[in-house]
Amino acid sequence: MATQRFTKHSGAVLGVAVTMAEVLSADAILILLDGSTDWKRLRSETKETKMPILVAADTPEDLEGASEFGLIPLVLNKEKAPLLERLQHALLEAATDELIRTNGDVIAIYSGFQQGRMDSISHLQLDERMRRLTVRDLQRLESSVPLKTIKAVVDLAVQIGREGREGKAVGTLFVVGHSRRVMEHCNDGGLDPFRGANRKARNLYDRRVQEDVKEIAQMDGAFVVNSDGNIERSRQMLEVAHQDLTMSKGLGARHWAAAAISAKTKAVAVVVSQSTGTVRLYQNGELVMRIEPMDKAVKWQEFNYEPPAPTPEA
Ligand SMILES: Nc1ncnc2c1ncn2[C@@H]1O[C@H](COP(=O)(O)OP(=O)(O)OP(=O)(O)O)[C@@H](O)[C@H]1O
Repeated sequence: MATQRFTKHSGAVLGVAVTMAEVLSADAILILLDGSTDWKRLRSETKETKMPILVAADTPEDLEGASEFGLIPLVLNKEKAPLLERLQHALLEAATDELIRTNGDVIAIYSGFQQGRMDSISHLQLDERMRRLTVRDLQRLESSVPLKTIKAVVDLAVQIGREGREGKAVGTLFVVGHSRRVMEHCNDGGLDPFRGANRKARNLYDRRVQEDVKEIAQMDGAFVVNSDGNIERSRQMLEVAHQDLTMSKGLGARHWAAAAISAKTKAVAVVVSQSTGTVRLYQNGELVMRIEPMDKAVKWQEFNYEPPAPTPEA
């Protein structure tokens, strides 16, 4: 578990952030940490404000004990990610959990220049388009597939769409829920590494499994995920007719297959487009949600001191 010292300097920066947040009527203060810190001291420096204080770090262990002091922990699981991405992810998590409004304001404190030292404060305004990923939007799907599982798949799909793999754009397809019915319409598209693996090695909530999925996503075919988030199959070719469906121009076989399986079964299909990184959700044969890659979905003028991530090769 990493730690970050809470110093007199941290207290002073926090004090300024609290004043800023009050003056600007922000929704919350977000503290991005490089590890666990002195929660008691952090709380005592912010006791004057009733504003929610979100503390974000990479692992649940880093955040242990924070909630006992009325702080709201946010686990990032983004150890090696650049600052911009960690901040974006923290905001997205907070918006998804409805801790902040999706078009709200947040005062963020983070180590912008020196690791382990709270040296930067920013006033962040969330973009309207982040709304696409709120729980409320997912709830509107009225699916029999648990929201938690859909959200986990969507999170992973968004990551795949944004990051690709080893500099290359990756597209893939997840069919979530009602897996037994879904498998009736599947054929192996190649050797399936998940077949026969024990449950833990197939559960999407596990970070190692997420990495495996990113690797396998480079190959042809779909992932079949059950309602609990276990991967039942990967590299599956879906055999479903799509005569009665309509689809936006320019979308190819992967998207047709996604729409068709969602029409044929009660599963939700989550597609990552290789060409654009856009994630689309299909239900009952129709497009029900579209999520642009996160980097485009948030305006970050405040952060233009950081060079943009290299664009994947075409
Ligand atoms: N029936 C299917 N079941 C599962 N995967 C499929 C199916 N059809 C196509 N795919 C996958 O989609 C890949 C790309 O197909 P295509 O380019 O036509 O899709 P697309 O919808 O245009 O998606 P993208 O935007 O990612 O290119 C194929 O290489 C294959 O891996």
